[in-house]
Amino acid sequence: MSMTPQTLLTHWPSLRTLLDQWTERGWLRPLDRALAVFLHEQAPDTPPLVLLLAALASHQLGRGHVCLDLAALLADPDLSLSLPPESDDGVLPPPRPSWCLAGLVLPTLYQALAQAPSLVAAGVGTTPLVLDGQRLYLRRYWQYEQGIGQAIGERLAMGEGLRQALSGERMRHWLDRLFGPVGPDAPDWQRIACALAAGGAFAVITGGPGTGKTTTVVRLLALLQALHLSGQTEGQPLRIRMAAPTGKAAARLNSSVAGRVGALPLPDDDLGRRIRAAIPTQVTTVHRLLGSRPNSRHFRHHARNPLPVDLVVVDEASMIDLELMSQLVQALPPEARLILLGDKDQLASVEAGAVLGELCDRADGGHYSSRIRNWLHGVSGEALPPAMVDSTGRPLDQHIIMLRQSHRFGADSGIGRLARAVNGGDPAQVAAVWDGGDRLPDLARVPLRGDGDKALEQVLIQGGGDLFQDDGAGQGERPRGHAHYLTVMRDTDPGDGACREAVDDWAGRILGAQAEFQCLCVIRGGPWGVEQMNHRIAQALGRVGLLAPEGVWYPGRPVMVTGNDYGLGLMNGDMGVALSMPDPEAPDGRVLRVAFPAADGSPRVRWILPSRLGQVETVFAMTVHKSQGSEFRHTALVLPDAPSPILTRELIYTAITRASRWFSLLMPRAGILEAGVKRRVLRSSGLKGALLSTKPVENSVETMS
Ligand SMILES: Nc1ncnc2c1ncn2[C@@H]1O[C@H](COP(=O)(O)OP(=O)(O)OP(=O)(O)O)[C@@H](O)[C@H]1O
Repeated sequence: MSMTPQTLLTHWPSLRTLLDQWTERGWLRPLDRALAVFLHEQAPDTPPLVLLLAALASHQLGRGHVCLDLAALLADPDLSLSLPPESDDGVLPPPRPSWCLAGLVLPTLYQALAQAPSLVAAGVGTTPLVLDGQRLYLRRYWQYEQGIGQAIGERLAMGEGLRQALSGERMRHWLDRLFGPVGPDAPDWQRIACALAAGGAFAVITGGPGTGKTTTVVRLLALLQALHLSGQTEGQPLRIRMAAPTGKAAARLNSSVAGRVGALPLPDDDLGRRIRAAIPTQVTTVHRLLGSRPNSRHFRHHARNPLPVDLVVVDEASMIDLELMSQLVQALPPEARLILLGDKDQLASVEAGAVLGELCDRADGGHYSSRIRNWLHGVSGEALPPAMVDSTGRPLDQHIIMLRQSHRFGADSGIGRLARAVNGGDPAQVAAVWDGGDRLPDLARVPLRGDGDKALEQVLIQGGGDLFQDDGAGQGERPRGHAHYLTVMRDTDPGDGACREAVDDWAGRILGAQAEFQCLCVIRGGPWGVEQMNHRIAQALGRVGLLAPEGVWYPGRPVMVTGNDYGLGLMNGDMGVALSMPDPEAPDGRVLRVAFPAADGSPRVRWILPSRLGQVETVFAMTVHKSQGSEFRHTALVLPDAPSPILTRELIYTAITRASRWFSLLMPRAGILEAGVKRRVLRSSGLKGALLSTKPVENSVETMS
């Protein structure tokens, strides 16, 4: 039978052959094809067009989308498959979705879907697929979205009651205590964040690096405990838990929270001590919090066995995907508050769903109602800028607070300026940062002339200090490359007979030195991808005599754990270094062990036998995706030499903001950065629509005190 779009969409064997071809080429996942085959077996009369849509809906999940947007599909059908940038071999490729779906309009798709009532329903039901407006979901994901929407919606509705119950006078007292009186530089967004979050059961505090999210949340917890505990002498404090998506992010928060709790300007009396003691300093992973079970996607805590908490704070919430967020909100008791912290502009999780980004879609503009403005002014003395007050603001808008001033990067910091320009999406602005003639001592831009360009090793091995302008501010401190931690490993080795304490100190120094520098890549494959860069860096370090990269495990090998291992206490994202550890009982005085920093942010070191580490990767270079939740003093981003759909504004922003002091950009080809800055990650989902479809605050029956 000759293949036409018509045969494909009406004749299952033809469609099946095409799905096979797509799968063979890697355009579709075997899982997506298997779903279409399974649905055909369940309902053989189903129009093949529906099975094609089902396979494509499934495929979107692997690409971060929660559903298949049918209108977007018809507008650009080829975007629905993982097609390579250009045809890679001489073999005639199979037809693409644009050919199969040519000439079809939305009503045709709806008609076909209506002919499969056992597979597709418009909402609640048992069908494997759900059609919600123009979005086609696998039911599980529709349920996740509904569950999150409902849990957040219920908490938004609790806001009014909570605000009315709050004593404005007490709130003002504690805000002044924690922040000092309202200053001349109003608005103070951190103070606003605390007041708004205290006046609700749900809040998102978003902001770029160093805008004070951690500082603010510690003060917010103090404020909440103060409001809860003051006036009662016997009462129990609020039960608060803090979590982050990865072990690394949890450890980072752990190490910064404790110090900040100690520094809180609380009264030196019994109440002050009780408040301080009631702020948790232990941060766990979300998986741990929920009680993960080996080999199961189900947690110990869920709707029928909720967490014993009054408030949960989740940091780095941009990394949380739809499924985990759904499991988290299900495990909250109905009255428990939820506070999410994160940077809305960062890359979302690789899994389906960009929950934080969607919730914060309107954060830049504020959209606060005049009632919230008045309430806020009454309880905090803070005046919201008139441009951020909006009579059409929705309940969700009232609970999103964006911190707008970086305290880490000053106005003249190159990293801060570059990150802002990339976020703006205009390559001309990005070029202006580099070419504006200002001294930007924290940035280096390094065009590479081919594979063998010496500048590559100069940056990745030695740190590329000469490529940065020395501002003198670092008092002689210069950016490091990978040679640094290996030099520390070699030069401070405590010797064969060293005691355990000296060995731990040595490992701690190496781990600290290793966190000074990281090479990031955009993709895994190709000459400038993670695999090649790892190889090249190891070879280069071998040539300068700092490494002997032989076999899988060798001293100095930096690794990242890529899956949670509860037995070993290691979490996805944890980084360690293989070391030749002095051991008096070993035949030659040394054993190879992998040193990891302690999970609680303390200086302790955990030593693990390499053979016990199942899922690890070498990380002289890592993808930007894998670097989320981590921070390095010097970060070098190696761009690819061809345009890539993965290189987006969000990815470049995430890479730049991993750097706390120096950022280098290595460019094998001109124009690639500009193309990436213009490309956005677009994710199909219905969460934002569902949450924003509620009535504007000004028209609701809500009354403000
Ligand atoms: N209002 C403020 N005034 C002065 N310094 C501040 C203020 N808020 C925060 N800082 C300082 O700025 C730095 C960054 O703050 P913090 O760690 O709270 O930010 P963050 O947004 O959590 O950062 P990250 O990017 O690590 O998530 C810290 O050194 C902190 O002490």
